[in-house]
Amino acid sequence: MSDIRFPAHPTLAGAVWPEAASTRLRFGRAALLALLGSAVMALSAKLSVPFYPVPLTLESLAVILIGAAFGARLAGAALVLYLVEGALGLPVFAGTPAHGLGLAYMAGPTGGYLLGFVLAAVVVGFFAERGADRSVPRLLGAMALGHAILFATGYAWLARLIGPEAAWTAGVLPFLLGTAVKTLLGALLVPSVWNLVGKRR
Ligand SMILES: O=C(O)CCCC[C@@H]1SC[C@@H]2NC(=O)N[C@@H]21
Repeated sequence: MSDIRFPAHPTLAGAVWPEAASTRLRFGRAALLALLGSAVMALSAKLSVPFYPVPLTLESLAVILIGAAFGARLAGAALVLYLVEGALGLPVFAGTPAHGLGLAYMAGPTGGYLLGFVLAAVVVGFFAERGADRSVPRLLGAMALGHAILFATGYAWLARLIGPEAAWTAGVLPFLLGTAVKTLLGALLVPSVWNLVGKRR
């Protein structure tokens, strides 16, 4: 009989810290990893160049790495937790507290990216769980797709606020080169870590 809890391709998180059999331990592990993921997001938001209305940050790199290392469900949980922390008023987003806090900040220019982070992490995690995290070209594709998703939601939301042309100029164009570099970096890093983990076992 197959066990749906242990996929054919365990994630990096699963290889480094395997799931326990007991429900309580599994829940504790998931909660700690989700907290860790949300802390990495908050840190990556603060490593930023404060352009306005859309800052340059390391958040999208963190999103694709969390997706690839955690898998879909855990990455989704970490990113939802990140948004909940922000919605509750913690200064975890790039422009907080200078440009507001909580739901008011999330309804601002970068709200679409924040939503896209959750979707992108889940999509990258989906492909990682199917083995893409072991292959540079496959992970490159998954991470490029994740980036396309978060830019689509980010652009769509920003365009409603400032118009399609201004949204393209302020929210997409300045980030294209950096996004290509982040995608390449993510796709090279995760399979390399897998190689190290594999050699230690
Ligand atoms: O307010 C936030 O914390 C979210 C900022 C979103 C910044 C977006 S993510 C994609 C693109 N790449 C960047 O470096 N900045 C924008």
